[in-house]
Amino acid sequence: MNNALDVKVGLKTLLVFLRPYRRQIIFALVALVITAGTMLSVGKGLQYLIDEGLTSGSQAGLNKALLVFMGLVFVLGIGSFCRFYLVSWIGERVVADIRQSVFAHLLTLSPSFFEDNSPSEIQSRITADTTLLQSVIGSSLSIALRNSLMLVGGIAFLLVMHFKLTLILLACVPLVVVPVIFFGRRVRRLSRNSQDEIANVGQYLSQALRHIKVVQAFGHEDHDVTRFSGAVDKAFTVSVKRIQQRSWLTLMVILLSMSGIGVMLWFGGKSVISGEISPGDLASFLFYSVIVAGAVGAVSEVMGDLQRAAGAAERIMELLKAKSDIVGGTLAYSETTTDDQAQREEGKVLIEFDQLTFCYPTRPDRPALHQLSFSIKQGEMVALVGPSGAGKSTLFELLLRFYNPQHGHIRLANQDIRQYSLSALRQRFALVPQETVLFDQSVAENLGYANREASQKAIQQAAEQANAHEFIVRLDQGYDTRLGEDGVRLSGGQRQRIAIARAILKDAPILLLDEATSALDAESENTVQAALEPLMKGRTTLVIAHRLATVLNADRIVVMDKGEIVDQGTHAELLERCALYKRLADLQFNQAGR
Ligand SMILES: Nc1ncnc2c1ncn2[C@@H]1O[C@H](COP(=O)(O)OP(=O)(O)OP(=O)(O)O)[C@@H](O)[C@H]1O
Repeated sequence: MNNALDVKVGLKTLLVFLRPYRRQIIFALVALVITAGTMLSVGKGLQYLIDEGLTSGSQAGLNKALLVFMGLVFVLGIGSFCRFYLVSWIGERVVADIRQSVFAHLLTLSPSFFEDNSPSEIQSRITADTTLLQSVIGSSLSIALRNSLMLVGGIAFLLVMHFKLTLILLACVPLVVVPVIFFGRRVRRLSRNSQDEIANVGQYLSQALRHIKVVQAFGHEDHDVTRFSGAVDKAFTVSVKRIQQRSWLTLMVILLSMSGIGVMLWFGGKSVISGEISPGDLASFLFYSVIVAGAVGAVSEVMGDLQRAAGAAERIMELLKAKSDIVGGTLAYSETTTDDQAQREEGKVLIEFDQLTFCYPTRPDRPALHQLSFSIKQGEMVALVGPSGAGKSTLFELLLRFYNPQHGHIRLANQDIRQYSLSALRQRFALVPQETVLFDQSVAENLGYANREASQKAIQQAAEQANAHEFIVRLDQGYDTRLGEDGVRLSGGQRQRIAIARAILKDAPILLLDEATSALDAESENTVQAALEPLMKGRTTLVIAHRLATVLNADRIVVMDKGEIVDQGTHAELLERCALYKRLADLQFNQAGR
């Protein structure tokens, strides 16, 4: 994509977000024009002060000149206050709006989007790119506008005051500005590199600290220290290069600008001596020269920022424009409740998988499910059994519409699930996942995740049913105990019981249980099993059975392998006729008996 297009797209994005704050922008612009104008008038004030006050030797003139000067300074102060406040406010507000809408949009995207785009990359777009935008809207843009005004105004004043001297000055400007821009660009590029290096160091650090137990268990400390030192040294080397360029830049700026002023003083001084201009004229001429030079420097300095911000805005736009490949239908939950009531009768088909074929987007040539068909009746408890990778969890993901199948249909209460709105569909399921995800919030908030409206009492009841209440009240602050990041303070079995309590609170008609027993000992297994029983009562349940003990209670067992159904029936039937099932059962029961 070329640069011009970047800028256009970026600006378009910004305009959308700036539009609601038109009023503030107009006020900010007025303040900006007033401050730039006042700043320019200060030069004239200076001239007045010198010529009317100092040179003329009149005390009254001096008083008046000082009064005018102070008046200008006062207006400049108030104007700058308003401009700074408004412009920074707009920057912060717009960026807050962008962050909110990007986050809200991201949450609507399907999981496959996050497989193609890494969450850490997206996170950096939301934080780093928006911070850049904030600094541009909240400062660089206003610097650019203010200095452009001062540049034009300053040159106009200079031309009126002394045409010839101004032409000499303008001829000198490139001599100062070109080297400054050249070094400035290098400094900026190097400071970007140095930021990248620091980000790498930060990433390394957080990874090592987050997985401290693994680092220590494998005795990796020395190796990590060496690698970390390497990363830190690399960041240092890049920084030194930046510092060198920066030092050159400072030298250049001082040498060139001061020499320029010297030359001007010489030419101007000659004109004062010959009586062509007054000392006040010379002072204000110098003042405007400095303003013009400063404005050129400032504008060229922020041009790079503006371009980078356009790139940042474009990357944010990309996120906002990303479309989810999962689009919900229009059927709402209430519209289907009549169907649902009809379905309530036990024995009617509730869920139907019809010739389902599905490949994950990242593996388009390897079907995770292949022409799979079976159905589940209202109130039935169906167990899915099969070796790892058979496609059991994939079925859950398709049911919840995290992905669309390439072929075939899934019907729920006689309707293709694509007909339902996503929220109506997902409301029907309560999922107890293999890995319980806990947020860094209190236990009560973690439980209430399933149902934001749930009262404290309902939360406690659910915890009691899930056999979780007992361990929760033993925590430091009971239900108010904060679970650390990833819920590190809870054991595997405890986490699972939290997940079950969540499912109870969700109170959905269909249960999806992805059993996780590998982390549990026999006792916790029993507690978890006991917690599940009240949950399953009266609901249609689809359970991925890693341990076949659950299967014994199932109405039907579906045996899967390599994305296909191998057989289905009861435990006894399958033991007799299904070799794969028999092998799995033998493995587990023999192991259990050992
Ligand atoms: N997000 C994904 N992207 C690509 N391939 C995936 C993804 N998730 C699962 N797979 C692949 O799809 C196949 C089916 O996986 P699935 O998780 O459904 O198996 P499973 O029967 O639930 O296994 P397990 O019992 O180990 O949980 C596997 O080959 C797996 O590697």
